Amino acid sequence: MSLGPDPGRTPAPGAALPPLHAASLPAATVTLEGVRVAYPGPRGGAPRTVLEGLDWSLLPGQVVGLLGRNGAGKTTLLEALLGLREAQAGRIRLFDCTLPALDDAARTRIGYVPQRADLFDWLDARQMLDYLRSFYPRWNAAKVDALLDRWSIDTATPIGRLSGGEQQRLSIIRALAHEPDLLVLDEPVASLDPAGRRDFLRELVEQVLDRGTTVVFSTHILSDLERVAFNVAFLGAGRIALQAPLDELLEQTRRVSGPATALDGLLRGAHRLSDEALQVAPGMPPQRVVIARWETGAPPAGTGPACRVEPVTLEDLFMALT
Ligand SMILES: Nc1ncnc2c1ncn2[C@@H]1O[C@H](COP(=O)(O)OP(=O)(O)OP(=O)(O)O)[C@@H](O)[C@H]1O
Repeated sequence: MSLGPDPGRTPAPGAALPPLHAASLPAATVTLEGVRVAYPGPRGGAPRTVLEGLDWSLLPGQVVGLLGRNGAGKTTLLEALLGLREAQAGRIRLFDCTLPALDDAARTRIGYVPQRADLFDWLDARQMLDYLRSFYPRWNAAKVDALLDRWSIDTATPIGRLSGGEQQRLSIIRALAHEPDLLVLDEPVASLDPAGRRDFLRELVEQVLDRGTTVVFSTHILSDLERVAFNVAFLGAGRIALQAPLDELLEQTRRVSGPATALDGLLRGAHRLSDEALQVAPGMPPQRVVIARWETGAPPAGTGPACRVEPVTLEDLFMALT
Protein backbone atom coordinates (compact mmCIF):
# COMPACT_ATOMS: atom_id res chain seq x y z
CA MET A 1 0.00 0.00 0.00
CA SER A 2 1.29 3.46 -0.91
CA LEU A 3 1.02 6.45 1.41
CA GLY A 4 1.53 8.85 -1.54
CA PRO A 5 -1.24 10.58 -3.49
CA ASP A 6 -3.46 8.27 -5.54
CA PRO A 7 -3.48 9.66 -9.09
CA GLY A 8 -6.68 7.75 -9.85
CA ARG A 9 -8.74 9.67 -7.30
CA THR A 10 -10.11 13.01 -8.41
CA PRO A 11 -11.50 15.31 -5.69
CA ALA A 12 -15.21 16.09 -6.01
CA PRO A 13 -15.89 19.48 -7.65
CA GLY A 14 -15.62 22.19 -5.03
CA ALA A 15 -13.93 19.90 -2.50
CA ALA A 16 -11.01 21.45 -0.65
CA LEU A 17 -7.69 20.22 -1.94
CA PRO A 18 -5.36 18.72 0.65
CA PRO A 19 -2.50 21.05 1.63
CA LEU A 20 0.71 20.64 -0.33
CA HIS A 21 3.48 19.39 1.91
CA ALA A 22 7.07 20.27 1.10
CA ALA A 23 7.79 16.57 0.75
CA SER A 24 5.26 16.28 -2.08
CA LEU A 25 6.85 19.07 -4.16
CA PRO A 26 9.29 17.85 -6.79
CA ALA A 27 12.91 18.27 -5.78
CA ALA A 28 14.57 20.95 -7.89
CA THR A 29 16.93 19.81 -10.63
CA VAL A 30 19.14 22.82 -9.94
CA THR A 31 19.24 25.22 -7.00
CA LEU A 32 21.43 28.28 -6.68
CA GLU A 33 21.60 30.26 -3.45
CA GLY A 34 23.43 33.54 -2.99
CA VAL A 35 25.76 32.89 -5.92
CA ARG A 36 28.46 35.43 -6.69
CA VAL A 37 30.75 35.28 -9.72
CA ALA A 38 33.29 38.01 -10.41
CA TYR A 39 35.99 38.24 -13.07
CA PRO A 40 39.42 39.78 -12.46
CA GLY A 41 39.57 43.37 -13.67
CA PRO A 42 41.72 44.20 -16.70
CA ARG A 43 45.41 44.86 -15.95
CA GLY A 44 44.99 44.06 -12.24
CA GLY A 45 42.09 46.55 -11.82
CA ALA A 46 39.04 46.05 -9.61
CA PRO A 47 37.19 42.77 -10.22
CA ARG A 48 33.96 42.94 -12.21
CA THR A 49 31.09 41.26 -10.39
CA VAL A 50 28.67 39.69 -12.86
CA LEU A 51 26.40 37.64 -10.58
CA GLU A 52 25.71 38.93 -7.08
CA GLY A 53 23.59 37.12 -4.49
CA LEU A 54 21.76 35.20 -7.20
CA ASP A 55 19.02 32.76 -6.12
CA TRP A 56 17.36 30.50 -8.65
CA SER A 57 15.89 27.05 -9.01
CA LEU A 58 14.78 24.89 -11.90
CA LEU A 59 12.15 22.24 -11.21
CA PRO A 60 12.01 18.91 -13.01
CA GLY A 61 10.32 19.20 -16.40
CA GLN A 62 10.40 23.00 -16.43
CA VAL A 63 11.27 24.77 -19.68
CA VAL A 64 12.84 28.10 -18.85
CA GLY A 65 13.94 30.79 -21.28
CA LEU A 66 16.71 32.92 -19.81
CA LEU A 67 16.66 36.54 -20.95
CA GLY A 68 19.16 39.30 -20.31
CA ARG A 69 20.96 42.03 -22.21
CA ASN A 70 24.37 41.52 -23.81
CA GLY A 71 26.91 41.11 -21.04
CA ALA A 72 24.25 40.57 -18.34
CA GLY A 73 25.90 37.28 -17.39
CA LYS A 74 23.73 34.58 -19.01
CA THR A 75 26.69 32.50 -20.17
CA THR A 76 28.39 33.01 -16.82
CA LEU A 77 25.25 31.82 -15.03
CA LEU A 78 24.77 28.75 -17.23
CA GLU A 79 28.43 27.82 -16.86
CA ALA A 80 28.30 28.32 -13.08
CA LEU A 81 25.25 26.09 -12.65
CA LEU A 82 27.02 23.34 -14.59
CA GLY A 83 30.17 23.67 -12.49
CA LEU A 84 32.18 24.98 -15.47
CA ARG A 85 32.71 28.39 -13.89
CA GLU A 86 33.74 28.75 -10.27
CA ALA A 87 31.47 30.80 -7.99
CA GLN A 88 33.25 32.86 -5.34
CA ALA A 89 30.29 32.66 -2.96
CA GLY A 90 26.99 30.83 -2.58
CA ARG A 91 25.83 27.29 -3.04
CA ILE A 92 24.86 25.40 -6.20
CA ARG A 93 23.12 22.03 -6.09
CA LEU A 94 22.77 20.01 -9.28
CA PHE A 95 20.70 16.81 -8.96
CA ASP A 96 22.05 15.36 -5.70
CA CYS A 97 25.49 16.97 -5.88
CA THR A 98 26.74 20.18 -4.30
CA LEU A 99 29.19 21.86 -6.67
CA PRO A 100 32.07 21.77 -7.30
CA ALA A 101 31.73 18.02 -6.50
CA LEU A 102 29.87 16.58 -9.50
CA ASP A 103 30.06 12.83 -9.94
CA ASP A 104 30.21 11.02 -13.27
CA ALA A 105 26.67 9.71 -12.94
CA ALA A 106 25.36 13.28 -12.65
CA ARG A 107 27.48 14.40 -15.61
CA THR A 108 25.90 11.81 -17.88
CA ARG A 109 22.47 13.27 -17.04
CA ILE A 110 23.38 16.68 -18.50
CA GLY A 111 23.22 17.87 -22.10
CA TYR A 112 24.95 21.17 -22.85
CA VAL A 113 25.03 23.25 -26.00
CA PRO A 114 27.57 26.04 -25.46
CA GLN A 115 27.38 29.37 -27.25
CA ARG A 116 30.25 28.37 -29.51
CA ALA A 117 30.11 24.75 -30.67
CA ASP A 118 32.91 22.88 -28.95
CA LEU A 119 33.30 19.78 -31.10
CA PHE A 120 36.12 17.60 -32.35
CA ASP A 121 37.04 19.53 -35.51
CA TRP A 122 39.27 16.85 -36.98
CA LEU A 123 36.68 14.03 -36.72
CA ASP A 124 33.61 13.69 -38.88
CA ALA A 125 30.17 13.76 -37.24
CA ARG A 126 29.76 10.00 -37.21
CA GLN A 127 33.23 9.41 -35.73
CA MET A 128 32.61 11.97 -33.00
CA LEU A 129 29.20 10.57 -32.05
CA ASP A 130 30.52 6.98 -32.04
CA TYR A 131 33.33 8.08 -29.74
CA LEU A 132 31.04 9.95 -27.33
CA ARG A 133 28.52 7.13 -27.21
CA SER A 134 30.86 5.00 -25.07
CA PHE A 135 30.68 7.52 -22.20
CA TYR A 136 26.93 7.35 -21.67
CA PRO A 137 24.69 4.64 -20.21
CA ARG A 138 21.83 5.69 -22.53
CA TRP A 139 22.14 6.57 -26.21
CA ASN A 140 19.25 7.10 -28.60
CA ALA A 141 20.83 5.97 -31.88
CA ALA A 142 17.51 6.16 -33.75
CA LYS A 143 17.08 9.81 -32.77
CA VAL A 144 20.69 10.60 -33.71
CA ASP A 145 20.26 9.04 -37.16
CA ALA A 146 16.92 10.76 -37.72
CA LEU A 147 18.31 14.19 -36.77
CA LEU A 148 21.50 13.79 -38.81
CA ASP A 149 19.31 13.01 -41.77
CA ARG A 150 16.63 15.63 -41.13
CA TRP A 151 19.17 18.37 -40.51
CA SER A 152 21.26 17.32 -43.53
CA ILE A 153 24.56 16.94 -41.67
CA ASP A 154 27.32 15.73 -43.97
CA THR A 155 28.76 12.87 -41.94
CA ALA A 156 31.79 12.36 -44.19
CA THR A 157 33.34 15.84 -43.82
CA PRO A 158 35.56 16.82 -40.88
CA ILE A 159 33.49 18.87 -38.41
CA GLY A 160 35.90 21.82 -38.68
CA ARG A 161 34.85 22.24 -42.31
CA LEU A 162 31.09 22.34 -41.60
CA SER A 163 29.36 25.74 -41.56
CA GLY A 164 28.61 27.52 -38.28
CA GLY A 165 24.93 26.56 -38.47
CA GLU A 166 25.75 22.92 -39.28
CA GLN A 167 28.13 22.75 -36.33
CA GLN A 168 25.44 24.22 -34.09
CA ARG A 169 22.95 21.59 -35.27
CA LEU A 170 25.51 18.88 -34.57
CA SER A 171 26.13 20.32 -31.13
CA ILE A 172 22.39 20.04 -30.44
CA ILE A 173 22.30 16.42 -31.69
CA ARG A 174 25.24 15.64 -29.43
CA ALA A 175 23.42 17.14 -26.43
CA LEU A 176 20.16 15.25 -27.13
CA ALA A 177 21.71 11.88 -28.02
CA HIS A 178 22.14 10.57 -24.47
CA GLU A 179 18.64 11.65 -23.40
CA PRO A 180 19.69 14.03 -20.64
CA ASP A 181 17.52 14.91 -17.65
CA LEU A 182 18.82 18.49 -17.76
CA LEU A 183 19.40 20.30 -21.03
CA VAL A 184 21.27 23.61 -20.93
CA LEU A 185 21.45 25.58 -24.16
CA ASP A 186 23.31 28.86 -24.51
CA GLU A 187 21.87 30.71 -27.50
CA PRO A 188 21.28 27.46 -29.35
CA VAL A 189 19.62 29.04 -32.37
CA ALA A 190 21.96 31.98 -32.95
CA SER A 191 23.41 30.52 -36.19
CA LEU A 192 20.33 28.65 -37.38
CA ASP A 193 18.17 29.77 -40.28
CA PRO A 194 14.41 30.18 -39.61
CA ALA A 195 13.63 26.63 -40.82
CA GLY A 196 16.39 25.20 -38.61
CA ARG A 197 15.12 27.20 -35.64
CA ARG A 198 11.58 26.01 -36.09
CA ASP A 199 12.67 22.40 -36.36
CA PHE A 200 14.94 22.69 -33.36
CA LEU A 201 12.15 24.15 -31.24
CA ARG A 202 9.87 21.30 -32.27
CA GLU A 203 12.53 18.84 -31.19
CA LEU A 204 12.90 20.61 -27.88
CA VAL A 205 9.17 20.46 -27.16
CA GLU A 206 9.10 16.76 -28.06
CA GLN A 207 12.02 16.10 -25.75
CA VAL A 208 10.17 17.71 -22.87
CA LEU A 209 6.86 16.01 -23.62
CA ASP A 210 8.44 12.58 -24.12
CA ARG A 211 10.94 12.58 -21.29
CA GLY A 212 10.07 15.41 -18.90
CA THR A 213 13.52 16.90 -19.42
CA THR A 214 14.33 20.11 -17.54
CA VAL A 215 15.38 22.68 -20.13
CA VAL A 216 17.00 26.07 -19.73
CA PHE A 217 18.03 28.08 -22.73
CA SER A 218 19.21 31.62 -23.30
CA THR A 219 18.15 33.49 -26.39
CA HIS A 220 17.69 36.97 -27.77
CA ILE A 221 15.00 35.82 -30.18
CA LEU A 222 11.87 36.58 -28.21
CA SER A 223 9.48 35.10 -30.76
CA ASP A 224 11.17 31.70 -30.36
CA LEU A 225 10.87 31.92 -26.66
CA GLU A 226 7.18 32.74 -26.91
CA ARG A 227 6.71 29.50 -28.87
CA VAL A 228 8.28 27.12 -26.38
CA ALA A 229 9.29 28.61 -23.06
CA PHE A 230 6.55 28.04 -20.56
CA ASN A 231 8.64 29.99 -18.05
CA VAL A 232 10.80 33.04 -18.55
CA ALA A 233 13.58 34.22 -16.25
CA PHE A 234 14.96 37.75 -16.51
CA LEU A 235 18.57 38.31 -15.53
CA GLY A 236 19.43 41.88 -14.58
CA ALA A 237 21.86 43.53 -12.18
CA GLY A 238 23.43 40.18 -11.35
CA ARG A 239 20.22 38.50 -10.20
CA ILE A 240 17.14 36.74 -11.50
CA ALA A 241 14.83 39.75 -11.37
CA LEU A 242 11.75 37.62 -12.04
CA GLN A 243 10.78 34.14 -13.17
CA ALA A 244 7.21 33.15 -13.99
CA PRO A 245 5.13 31.27 -16.54
CA LEU A 246 5.01 33.51 -19.59
CA ASP A 247 1.24 33.39 -20.16
CA GLU A 248 0.58 34.18 -16.51
CA LEU A 249 3.03 37.06 -16.61
CA LEU A 250 1.43 38.60 -19.70
CA GLU A 251 -2.01 38.21 -18.12
CA GLN A 252 -1.00 39.86 -14.85
CA THR A 253 1.05 42.74 -16.25
CA ARG A 254 -0.05 46.05 -17.80
CA ARG A 255 1.47 49.28 -19.02
CA VAL A 256 -0.28 52.12 -17.23
CA SER A 257 0.35 55.69 -18.33
CA GLY A 258 -1.06 59.04 -17.37
CA PRO A 259 -0.60 61.96 -14.97
CA ALA A 260 1.57 60.93 -12.02
CA THR A 261 -1.11 62.05 -9.54
CA ALA A 262 -3.79 59.84 -11.11
CA LEU A 263 -1.71 56.66 -11.33
CA ASP A 264 -1.40 55.87 -7.64
CA GLY A 265 -5.00 54.73 -7.27
CA LEU A 266 -4.82 52.55 -10.38
CA LEU A 267 -1.60 50.94 -9.22
CA ARG A 268 -2.91 49.92 -5.79
CA GLY A 269 -1.96 46.30 -5.10
CA ALA A 270 0.47 46.18 -8.02
CA HIS A 271 4.21 45.58 -8.07
CA ARG A 272 5.98 48.18 -10.23
CA LEU A 273 8.43 46.51 -12.60
CA SER A 274 9.50 49.82 -14.14
CA ASP A 275 8.51 53.44 -13.75
CA GLU A 276 9.57 56.18 -16.17
CA ALA A 277 8.77 59.81 -16.78
CA LEU A 278 7.03 60.37 -20.11
CA GLN A 279 8.20 63.25 -22.30
CA VAL A 280 5.39 65.82 -22.39
CA ALA A 281 4.94 69.24 -23.95
CA PRO A 282 5.94 72.25 -21.79
CA GLY A 283 3.12 73.34 -19.47
CA MET A 284 1.49 69.86 -19.40
CA PRO A 285 1.22 68.02 -16.02
CA PRO A 286 4.02 65.46 -15.50
CA GLN A 287 3.15 62.05 -16.92
CA ARG A 288 4.53 58.62 -16.05
CA VAL A 289 4.53 55.24 -17.73
CA VAL A 290 4.61 52.28 -15.38
CA ILE A 291 4.87 48.58 -16.14
CA ALA A 292 3.15 46.88 -13.22
CA ARG A 293 2.17 43.37 -12.21
CA TRP A 294 -0.93 42.36 -10.27
CA GLU A 295 -0.14 38.97 -8.78
CA THR A 296 -3.32 38.88 -6.71
CA GLY A 297 -6.53 40.28 -8.15
CA ALA A 298 -7.14 41.33 -11.71
CA PRO A 299 -5.35 44.28 -13.30
CA PRO A 300 -7.51 47.33 -14.09
CA ALA A 301 -9.01 47.33 -17.58
CA GLY A 302 -9.46 49.80 -20.39
CA THR A 303 -8.74 53.46 -20.73
CA GLY A 304 -9.98 56.05 -18.26
CA PRO A 305 -10.37 59.76 -18.96
CA ALA A 306 -6.80 60.50 -17.93
CA CYS A 307 -4.96 57.16 -17.84
CA ARG A 308 -4.33 54.39 -20.34
CA VAL A 309 -4.09 50.73 -19.33
CA GLU A 310 -2.61 48.52 -22.05
CA PRO A 311 -1.42 44.94 -22.43
CA VAL A 312 2.32 44.32 -22.55
CA THR A 313 4.50 42.23 -24.82
CA LEU A 314 7.47 40.06 -23.92
CA GLU A 315 9.66 42.83 -25.34
CA ASP A 316 8.12 45.34 -22.90
CA LEU A 317 8.91 42.94 -20.04
CA PHE A 318 12.45 42.49 -21.33
CA MET A 319 12.96 46.27 -21.37
CA ALA A 320 11.46 46.67 -17.91
CA LEU A 321 13.28 43.83 -16.16
CA THR A 322 16.74 43.62 -17.67
N1 LIG B 1 36.64 35.10 -18.89
C1 LIG B 1 36.25 36.33 -18.63
N2 LIG B 1 37.09 37.24 -18.08
C2 LIG B 1 36.70 38.48 -17.79
N3 LIG B 1 35.45 38.95 -18.02
C3 LIG B 1 34.57 38.10 -18.55
C4 LIG B 1 34.91 36.76 -18.89
N4 LIG B 1 33.81 36.14 -19.40
C5 LIG B 1 32.83 37.07 -19.40
N5 LIG B 1 33.28 38.23 -18.90
C6 LIG B 1 32.49 39.46 -18.71
O1 LIG B 1 31.37 39.15 -17.92
C7 LIG B 1 30.21 39.82 -18.40
C8 LIG B 1 29.12 38.80 -18.64
O2 LIG B 1 29.47 38.00 -19.76
P1 LIG B 1 28.54 36.83 -20.28
O3 LIG B 1 29.19 36.24 -21.49
O4 LIG B 1 28.21 35.93 -19.15
O5 LIG B 1 27.23 37.67 -20.69
P2 LIG B 1 26.00 37.22 -21.61
O6 LIG B 1 24.77 37.72 -20.90
O7 LIG B 1 26.05 35.79 -21.93
O8 LIG B 1 26.25 38.11 -22.91
P3 LIG B 1 25.76 37.92 -24.44
O9 LIG B 1 24.27 38.09 -24.47
O10 LIG B 1 26.43 39.05 -25.14
O11 LIG B 1 26.21 36.57 -24.92
C9 LIG B 1 30.64 40.60 -19.63
O12 LIG B 1 30.85 41.94 -19.27
C10 LIG B 1 31.94 39.95 -20.05
O13 LIG B 1 32.81 40.89 -20.61
